[in-house]
Amino acid sequence: MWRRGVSLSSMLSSSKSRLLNQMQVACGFNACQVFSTHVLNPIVAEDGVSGARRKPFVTFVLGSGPGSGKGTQCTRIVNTFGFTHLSVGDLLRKEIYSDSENGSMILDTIKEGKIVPSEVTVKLIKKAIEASENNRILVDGFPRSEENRIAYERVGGVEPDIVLFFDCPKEEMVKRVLNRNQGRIDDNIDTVKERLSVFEELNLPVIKYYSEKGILHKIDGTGTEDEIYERVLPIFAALR
Ligand SMILES: Nc1ncnc2c1ncn2[C@@H]1O[C@H](COP(=O)(O)OP(=O)(O)O)[C@@H](O)[C@H]1O
Ligand SMILES: O=c1ccn([C@@H]2O[C@H](COP(=O)(O)OP(=O)(O)O)[C@@H](O)[C@H]2O)c(=O)[nH]1
Ligand SMILES: [Mg+2]
Repeated sequence: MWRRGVSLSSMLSSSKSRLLNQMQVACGFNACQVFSTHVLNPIVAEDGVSGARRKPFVTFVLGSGPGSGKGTQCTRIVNTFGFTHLSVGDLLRKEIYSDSENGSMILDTIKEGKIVPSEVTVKLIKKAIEASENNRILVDGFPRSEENRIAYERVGGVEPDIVLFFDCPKEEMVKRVLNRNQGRIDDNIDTVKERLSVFEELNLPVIKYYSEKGILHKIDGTGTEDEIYERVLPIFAALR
């Protein structure tokens, strides 16, 4: 269930409210419209002990394509730093097998290497974050397009705190995916080619956006899993 938003007035100190009122009068715009993405329907998680609502520390985990090592490194981050790992691909795959009305559409979309509509994905992510009792969340494999990103911000009212980007050459990613051996319908050469082209067209602008915001951590995704994790560790060390 979607939770109610926090009122603007409770979010702002009285001096900020006064300033906003002055801006409204001077510019003729509605302060609620300007700030609405930050206060409407914020994504919050339940505190398992007190039941209180709070905004978790959210890390988006992206890569230069399928097989860049997102899931593998997420598992390690979970083990060391106690994050909850939300693989958006896994959330979608679960939907396929859960009799959901969107199941066959999701199956077809994944098979073709395309992107599932934001409306479906964002709802699943929001529900999973809200159900989590953890204050640290890894969202793996999302957003895959600017439209995804904007939909999440609009619905959740927040941006991620940081974004990881695993950068790996195409040949290496293709080799890893074709050896992944998890029985996935999209781990074949045709779908992988499509996913790589979808990455360049739709995912790259998202990477650029977060880079310009100064919250992107680009990580060399080549070498052994251990070597890559050594590059990840310092990013989270300050959180311990
Ligand atoms: N550094 C690495 N070197 C070799 N194989 C790797 C490495 N990291 C991950 N793999 C393997 O490559 C495949 C894809 O990794 P995965 O973490 O699922 O990538 P992604 O989630 O980005 O698609 C998996 O079979 C995984 O075990
Ligand atoms: O936000 C998302 C995440 C995944 N997918 C779909 O799910 C597939 C598998 O995603 P996953 O992250 O599991 O693949 P990975 O990159 O880890 O191989 C993608 O190709 C898309 O078709 C999507 O549409 N939106
Ligand atoms: Mg993955």
